[in-house]
Amino acid sequence: MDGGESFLSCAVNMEWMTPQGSIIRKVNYKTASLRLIRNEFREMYMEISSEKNAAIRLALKGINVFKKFMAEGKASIKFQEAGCTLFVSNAPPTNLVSFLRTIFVKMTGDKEQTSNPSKQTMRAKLLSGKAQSFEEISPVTVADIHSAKTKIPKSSVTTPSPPSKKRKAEDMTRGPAPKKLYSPSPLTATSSLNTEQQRVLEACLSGKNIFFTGSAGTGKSFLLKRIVAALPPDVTVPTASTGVAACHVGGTTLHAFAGIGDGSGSLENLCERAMKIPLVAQKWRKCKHLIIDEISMVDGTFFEKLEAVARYVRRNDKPFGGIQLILCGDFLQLPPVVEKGKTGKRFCFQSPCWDKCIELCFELKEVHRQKDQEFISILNSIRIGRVTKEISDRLLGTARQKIESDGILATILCSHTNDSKTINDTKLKDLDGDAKVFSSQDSDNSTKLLDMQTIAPSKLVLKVGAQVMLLKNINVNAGLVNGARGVVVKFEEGFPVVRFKNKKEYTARTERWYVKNANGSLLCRRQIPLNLAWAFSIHKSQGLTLDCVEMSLSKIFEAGQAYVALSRAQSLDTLRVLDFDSRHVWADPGVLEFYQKFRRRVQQMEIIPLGRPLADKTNKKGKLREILEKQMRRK
Ligand SMILES: Nc1ncnc2c1ncn2[C@@H]1O[C@H](COP(=O)(O)OP(=O)(O)OP(=O)(O)O)[C@@H](O)[C@H]1O
Ligand SMILES: [Mg+2]
Repeated sequence: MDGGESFLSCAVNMEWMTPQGSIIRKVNYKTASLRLIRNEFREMYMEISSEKNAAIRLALKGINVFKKFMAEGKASIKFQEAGCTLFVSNAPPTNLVSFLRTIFVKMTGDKEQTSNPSKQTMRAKLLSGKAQSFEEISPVTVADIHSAKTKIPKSSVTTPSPPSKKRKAEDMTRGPAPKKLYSPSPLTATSSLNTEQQRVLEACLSGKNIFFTGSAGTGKSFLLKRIVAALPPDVTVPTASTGVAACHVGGTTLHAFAGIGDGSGSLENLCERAMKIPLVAQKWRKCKHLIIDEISMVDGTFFEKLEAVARYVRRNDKPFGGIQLILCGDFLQLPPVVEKGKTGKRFCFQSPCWDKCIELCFELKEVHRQKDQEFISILNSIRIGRVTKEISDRLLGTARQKIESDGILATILCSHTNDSKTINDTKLKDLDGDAKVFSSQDSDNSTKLLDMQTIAPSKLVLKVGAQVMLLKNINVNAGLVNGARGVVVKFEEGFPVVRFKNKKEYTARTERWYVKNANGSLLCRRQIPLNLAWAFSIHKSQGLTLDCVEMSLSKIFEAGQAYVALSRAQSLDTLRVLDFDSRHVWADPGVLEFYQKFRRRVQQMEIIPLGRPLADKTNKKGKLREILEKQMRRK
């Protein structure tokens, strides 16, 4: 378990006020360090320091913490005694949660001790002879947390929640709901990363440019969300090549961020265009960490142009203008969609700037999506285009198996988007009963953008009997997760009631999706978290985990497309392959070659033991790693 941090790096604004409410002093540090310390009487203080200014110390007594926007790296702390309010921003959300948790846990412990006067007097006596001094507070122990959780009323360090109606209105403009300090969210549930994922996270925090890959379901996107939460939000841009994938990691599409349209035209024009639009140039200059999921679908020429635009706009000759790149994806899944007649580099790694940009590479090996070893090895074979007779037979053997249960039909994965649309429209029309229309409520004039960037449709038509898919994690423990399959059984108070595969019933009420627009402000879509699920295109399914799928692979037209379709399933028992021919399965030869070289590079890196800070030049192993990385870069 994460022990809690006593140090935080962030931006701060501080305001001192008179009891009447007039401001008497203001302090503003763009980069500040907050430290939790104790004096000789074991009283807790927060020390706020910046590079050029003397440290300010405030007693942590009678404080109020407002943590509603922790997920965005923001919080405020009111120090009642000092009459000062500290506004924290741009803090890595995971660190902020951990820091606030430490305050909460330690203050709780202190309150208990104060209520035991004999202990306090003893300590005071023992310590009274010492000179005035401050020391770091000790790390939070599991026992500390347990005691804080069980003994102290929740209200002691909390944000008062506004009444629900007011909250709804605020959410449309202000952002996601508050995160609880102990809720299992990407912010707090850091412990579930496995060793290989943890190693990538460490590397990302060292500031190096990273590419990590791995077969479908190895937790690349899962890890990416943790990486995003561990970086300062104001300067971190999470993106993905497609809208669905971007939604999956809580970001925008790479195209929407880049602000250079589809990247067509000369580089000079694109650079000028990016410079001319102030909001675009500003975004590029502000960004310090650019994160891209599903990198396999980013066109190599576009990537190359982006790299040059970044250098130009930021007036910095380092690769990508000095922005830290964190890229992830699997090149053996879907390639970029290249318009007919268009030539150019296909994959990002085929661009000469790839090697200049990427400093460290990792491959995740443990598959989390599937548990069954037989299915995992079939998928691994298919991934590299190798199909044996046994594999064909095993997959064809699923053609007649019954995977429907309780009226929930399998989702048909189609190679062409139009096919999936036709199937959904026809099946809905065929159902008896009244159709109910759910129209989304969107932030002003943003419907088009939200259509591209969120998974939720602007118009959803449902009937009793409609096959649907859940578009949000509603309750992970109850299996109500993104991609879960169900059927509409009735409408109650105007909302659809859905029965899921695990027999759980859930009334789908309005949920919210947020995306950032060009100037960084949040846009919101409110809609029922469902979509029709008789059919889905394979391209739209990339990145998703689906629980009951059927596919016909005869119209496959891309390398990796069959692999993407098959690897969405969680097991052979929840999969039906209607037709299968080894000719439908192939891997791009250029990608296979790339992975051969890639493995050699990764193997060299693995000589160095796990768990060492990569950029730590003060220890010998850190130095060794630096030297090895330099050698690899030269190669
Ligand atoms: N460390 C982990 N512990 C538990 N579950 C995990 C872990 N990592 C990933 N998962 C789960 O495994 C499933 C697949 O993860 P994810 O979608 O991130 O894989 P991916 O590598 O991005 O796959 P794809 O290549 O298909 O996009 C998800 O349900 C995710 O929650
Ligand atoms: Mg993914």
